[in-house]
Amino acid sequence: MSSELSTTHSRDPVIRVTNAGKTYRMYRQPADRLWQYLWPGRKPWFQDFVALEGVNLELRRGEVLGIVGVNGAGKSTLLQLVTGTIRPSHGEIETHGRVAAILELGSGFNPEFSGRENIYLNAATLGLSRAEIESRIDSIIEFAGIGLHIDQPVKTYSSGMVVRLAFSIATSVDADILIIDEALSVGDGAFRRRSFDRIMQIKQSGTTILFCSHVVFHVEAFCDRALWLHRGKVQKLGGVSEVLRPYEEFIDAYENDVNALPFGQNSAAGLADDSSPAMAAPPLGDARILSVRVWLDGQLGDELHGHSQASCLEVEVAFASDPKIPAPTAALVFSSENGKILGSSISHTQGLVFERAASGEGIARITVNRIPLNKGRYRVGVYLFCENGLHGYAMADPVAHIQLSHPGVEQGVLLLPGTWANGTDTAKTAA
Ligand SMILES: Nc1ncnc2c1ncn2[C@@H]1O[C@H](COP(=O)(O)OP(=O)(O)OP(=O)(O)O)[C@@H](O)[C@H]1O
Repeated sequence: MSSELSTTHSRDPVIRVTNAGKTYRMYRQPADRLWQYLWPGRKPWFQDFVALEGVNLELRRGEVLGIVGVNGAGKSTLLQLVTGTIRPSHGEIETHGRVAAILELGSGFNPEFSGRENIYLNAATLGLSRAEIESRIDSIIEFAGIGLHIDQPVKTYSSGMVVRLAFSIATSVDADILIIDEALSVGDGAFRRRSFDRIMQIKQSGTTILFCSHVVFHVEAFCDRALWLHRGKVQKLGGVSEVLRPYEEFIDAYENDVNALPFGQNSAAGLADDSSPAMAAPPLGDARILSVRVWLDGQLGDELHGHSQASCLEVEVAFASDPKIPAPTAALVFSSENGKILGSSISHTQGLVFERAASGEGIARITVNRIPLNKGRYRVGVYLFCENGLHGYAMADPVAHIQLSHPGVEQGVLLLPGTWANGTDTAKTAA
C-alpha cells in the first residue's frame, strides 16, 4: 500500500481499488483450524466465504463517496481494506496520504493504556510528531468530552466513550483520507451535532472521505457519489441519486415495507424519539420536541377523519433548543400504515427560520390544504433537524393518524391534481 501524497498529482486518484476482494475461511469448529495447520495437504478443513469480490473504484482528492448496502453486504470489509486493517485476498488497494478511520469494529486502542496514552499512540501511528500531538491533545480531549476519564485505562470506558475518542483523534490529524463507518450516530445529541459539523468542515477542506451509513438521508446530504454493495459485489456506483433511488426501491421490497422508516432513519441513526409527552429543557447543543398538536378541519386529536383533496391539516410543533445553536428546522411526513413515506414537507427547503424565545423555545407550524392523498388511513409524523436540514435531533412519528374518504374509484395513494377537458376545447389539437 502506497502512502506518499506529495508524489501524487491532485488529479490522480487518492484511492484506487482494483479488482479487490476478500475471502474468509470459515471453520465449522475451532479444532478444524488446528487440523488445517497440522494437515494442510488433505481436504480443506474450511469453507471459503466471499465477503467482497471484484471491486473497482477510484476517488480523487476531495471526493466524498457514500457506501450503502444491507447488513453483511461488505461495506465494513471494504472500509477495512482501504484503511489497511485487513489485506485483500486478491486485487490491489492503493492509497495516497494519511488515512484516518473511525471504524465500527475495533478502535485500534490498547485497552490497558489510558485515553491520553492512546491518543499519543494513535496519532504517532498516523504520522504526527510529538510536538504536533502536544499542540492538539487538549482539543482532542475536549472534543471527545471524556473529562477526567482520559487518564483511566480505555478498558474502563463505555463503548460510546471509545468511539468518541476515536472520532476525535481521527478528525484531528489532518488526514488526507477519512474513513467513517456509521460513526455519526455516536453519543448524545450534542456530540452528534458537533461531529456532524466537524465532518462538514473536513469535507470542505478537501479531504477525501469514504462514508458508510444506513441512513440514506445522510449519504444524500454528504456525498458526491455513492456505491451500493450487495452480497460483496458492486451493485451500482455513480451519482448519489442514480444509486440511492434504486437502492431505496430495493430496500422497500427487501424489508417488505415493515421496517422502512422516514428519511431512512432509525433510532440508531441518532434521532431521539420524542413521541412521549413534554420533556425537560434540551441538553447543550441539542433540540427536543416538547409537544405536537394536530388538527384536521379544525378538529384537534390523534385519530382524525377527513376527505381527500378537501380537508385541511394543521400541525403545531412546540420545541426547545439550545439558544446557542441556530434554530432547528422541521419536517412533516405522511406515511402509509406500514411506514413507507408517501410525502414530506421540510421547512429548510422553504428557507424559513423559526423564531425562538431567549430560552431557545419556539413553535413551528405547518398547514396542508386539500390533502392530495387518496382514501385510506395515514400516519403523520414530525421531525426536528439542524439548521442545514442534515442532522436529526428528534422525531415524533406517528403523532396522529388520519383517515381520509373519497367517493371516486381512483387508484394509488396520490390523487393527481389533473383537470379533464374536451380535446376540442384546447388549441393543441389543432396544431
Ligand atoms: N473475520 C470474518 N470471518 C468470516 N466472515 C466475516 C468476517 N468478517 C466479516 N465477515 C462476513 O463478511 C460479510 C460482510 O461483512 P461486513 O461486515 O463487511 O458487512 P457490512 O455490509 O459492513 O454489514 P453491516 O451493515 O451489518 O455492518 C458478512 O457476511 C460477514 O459475516
